[in-house]
This record gives sequence, C-alpha cells and structure tokens, in this order.
Amino acid sequence: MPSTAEPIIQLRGATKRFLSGRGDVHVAVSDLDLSIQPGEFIAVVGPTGCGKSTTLSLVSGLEPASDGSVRVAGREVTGIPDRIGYMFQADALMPWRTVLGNVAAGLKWRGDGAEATAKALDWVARVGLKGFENYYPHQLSGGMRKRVALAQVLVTEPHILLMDEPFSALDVQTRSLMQDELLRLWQGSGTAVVFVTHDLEEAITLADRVVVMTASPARIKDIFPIPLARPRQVEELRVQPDFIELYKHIWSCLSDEVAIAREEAARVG
Ligand SMILES: Nc1ncnc2c1ncn2[C@@H]1O[C@H](COP(=O)(O)OP(=O)(O)OP(=O)(O)O)[C@@H](O)[C@H]1O
Repeated sequence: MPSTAEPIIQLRGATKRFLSGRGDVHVAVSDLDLSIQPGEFIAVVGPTGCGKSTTLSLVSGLEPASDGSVRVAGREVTGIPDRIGYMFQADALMPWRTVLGNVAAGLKWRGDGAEATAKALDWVARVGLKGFENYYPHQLSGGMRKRVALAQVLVTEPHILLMDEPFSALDVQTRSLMQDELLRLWQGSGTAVVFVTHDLEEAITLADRVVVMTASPARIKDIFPIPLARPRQVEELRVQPDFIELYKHIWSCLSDEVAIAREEAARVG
C-alpha cells in the first residue's frame, strides 16, 4: 500500500504541447498534478488518443514538459532518470539472442558482466521459464515472450516501472495469467508502477489507485483508490461484488470522456 514517504514521481501542472503536422500547436496533456509514492501501483485510463502515453513519456524523460514540473526521486526530469524501466505493447526482445541473453543484456551493457548471467538466470526462473534459457524468441508463445520482457526489465531492479498497454495484444486467458504474474513479482518489490491501459477491469484488478483522464487534451478528471485486499487473484477478484461496484462507479466517470472522444473523432472524420 502507498506509504507517506517522499513521492518517487511528482507532476505539478505538467503540460505537453506538440506541433501538429499542419503546424498548429496541439495540447496533448494539460496541467497534470499527481504524486506517486515508492512501491505504489497506479493505473491510468482514458479515451483513445487522450494523452496517456505522453504522460509516461514525460516521466521517462523521453519528452520534456512544455510547462510545469516533472520530478523523479526528488529531481527535475531532464533526461532519462536512473532506475526506470519501460514496457510497451510490443516487446523489445532481440531475435538473435536467447532468453537468457535477452534478460542479461541490459545488465551487461551497464558493465555488470560477471553478475549479469547469474541474475538473469534467477529472473528467468522467477518468471517461470526455467528450462527455456537457451530458446530464441521465435520459439516462444506470446505469453512466454511477455515473461521474458518482464524479466528483462525487472532484472535491472527499477525503482519505477512504466507500462504502456503491455498485455493488450495477448488473448484473454494469457492476459489474466500475466496480470497475476505481474502482481506476484511486483508485490513487496518497492517498485512504483504506472500502468496505462484501455481496460478498466485490468486497471482495477492491478492498481492501488486508478487515474481517469479526460478526452483530449488530457487532464486528470478523478483519482479512485482501490481498497481491494492483496494479494489478489485476478479471476476471483472480478466476480466479487465490491469489484463490480468499483467498476460501475469508475465507469460512470470514464464513460462520459469516452463519449466525448467518440463525438470528437466522428466530427473530425
Ligand atoms: N511526438 C508527437 N508529435 C506530435 N503529436 C504527438 C506526439 N506524440 C503524441 N502526439 C499527439 O498527442 C496526443 C496524445 O497521444 P498519446 O499517444 O499520448 O495518447 P494515448 O492516450 O496514449 O493514445 P492511445 O489510447 O491511442 O494509446 C495525440 O493526439 C497524438 O497524436
């Protein structure tokens, strides 16, 4: 659960403007205020194209804020901060490396050569892939590839893990398995997770708090604490009455924004 320590991530009035292809200024996210504690699991939901990924880019330093402040571990973000991991919808596995080689690569680049293989072996086992160390990515199922991607990022012991719809390309059952796996690996790790998803069920299942963003330009509309006990079992959780109540409550907030975004998309054509 969230502690009262210094926030690991702090957005204050964070705004991002882009120049559109036509040369107009497009406000992607506007005036975001959000503090995230070490070890906290935050899910971010909002309509398609509202600015969720841009929010992650501000935290990761991939994009500088146009206005306002973005701080990580107490420091203004001016480049990619230390101890930050990123996981996207498409995994970043190197096809020419084995499972073990992929998991060890990040540590080896950082110069931890001697320890890299030992740590990677440990993480391959922790994500349930013992025995598959010498397989190549093309020999693995989608779920197994995700496990490798998780090990690849967790082996670096990030203080912050940014996840941009990491499981959305998986079939429903594999997705649930990966959600359980992520919770098991995250629990007690001290890593703060910011998890972007279109799927409100997924958001509630995983998070300590769910942030609902407005239709573009994205602002924070509301933040909902998720007081469901941990450890959580994904499939069991979703049939519980308190889960269903939370879903209805948050959906009543989110659905207005989804409707606005649809109308806007229809208007623009
Ligand atoms: N580098 C960029 N240059 C110009 N415009 C951009 C850039 N990155 C994002 N945008 C625009 O900012 C807006 C928000 O994009 P973003 O990808 O953050 O939304 P999203 O909520 O993550 O989308 P989705 O739900 O489809 O994943 C979009 O209109 C997008 O076209």
